[in-house]
Amino acid sequence: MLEVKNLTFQVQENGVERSIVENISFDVADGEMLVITGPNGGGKSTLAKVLMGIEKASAGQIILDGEDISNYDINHRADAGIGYAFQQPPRFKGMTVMKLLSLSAGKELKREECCKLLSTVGLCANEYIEREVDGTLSGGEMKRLEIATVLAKSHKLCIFDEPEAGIDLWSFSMLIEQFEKIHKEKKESLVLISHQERIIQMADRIMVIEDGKIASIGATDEILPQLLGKTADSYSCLTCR
Ligand SMILES: Nc1ncnc2c1ncn2[C@@H]1O[C@H](COP(=O)(O)OP(=O)(O)OP(=O)(O)O)[C@@H](O)[C@H]1O
Repeated sequence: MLEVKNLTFQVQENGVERSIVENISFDVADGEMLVITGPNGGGKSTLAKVLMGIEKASAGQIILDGEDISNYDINHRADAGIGYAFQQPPRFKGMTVMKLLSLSAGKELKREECCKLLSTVGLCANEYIEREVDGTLSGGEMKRLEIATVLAKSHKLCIFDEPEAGIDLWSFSMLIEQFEKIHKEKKESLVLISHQERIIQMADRIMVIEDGKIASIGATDEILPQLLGKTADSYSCLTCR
């Protein structure tokens, strides 16, 4: 379903090129759940943004269901079947929750459909449906709404960047149920960036990104014990070791 070949993303820093993501290759099978984890600043969100076309790859290839989407922009990749939930969701002043959900679904949603979506992420529909997606929503409310926008439509591949961040325990349990449901149905592939053990252990495979590269990738029962056994020292700055 998704094939990523030699993906690199570089930035210019003081006239020198720095690789944030370096020569990364992996694939995601139909219906598979891949969890990407690893130390802060390792390059996980950047990799996700490059997959979604928010950042442009410096090199490499992205193939979705046999279609080379490497040169597609973000809209074109969304049309090709990728859904994406930001680590820090953007706000849209002047737009209501109902309008945002309809835009995300790609069709005018009925009030009951919006209510259903909102309740899957633990938001009480009556309280939120007419609200503006602006700075008056809390970080956790925004995060849950963002996840609802991805759930509003079916995709070939959904990418969720730290879906757990800022979410209360009750909503977190509902979220886990949603991921389990998607995973069980096997209709969509999932790439979840997470530091949360409960999410990581749901994965079919885990990919650890460290310093812009794949530190390890493999089945969950192989990689998770390694992660749990890692000490803070083993994550320390490479140049300080
Ligand atoms: N456009 C950019 N220009 C310069 N540096 C960047 C750019 N984008 C990302 N970085 C840097 O690249 C590194 C990787 O960032 P990224 O957000 O991808 O890490 P992450 O693994 O998602 O971290 P976290 O777990 O903290 O969310 C960081 O040091 C970040 O500051």
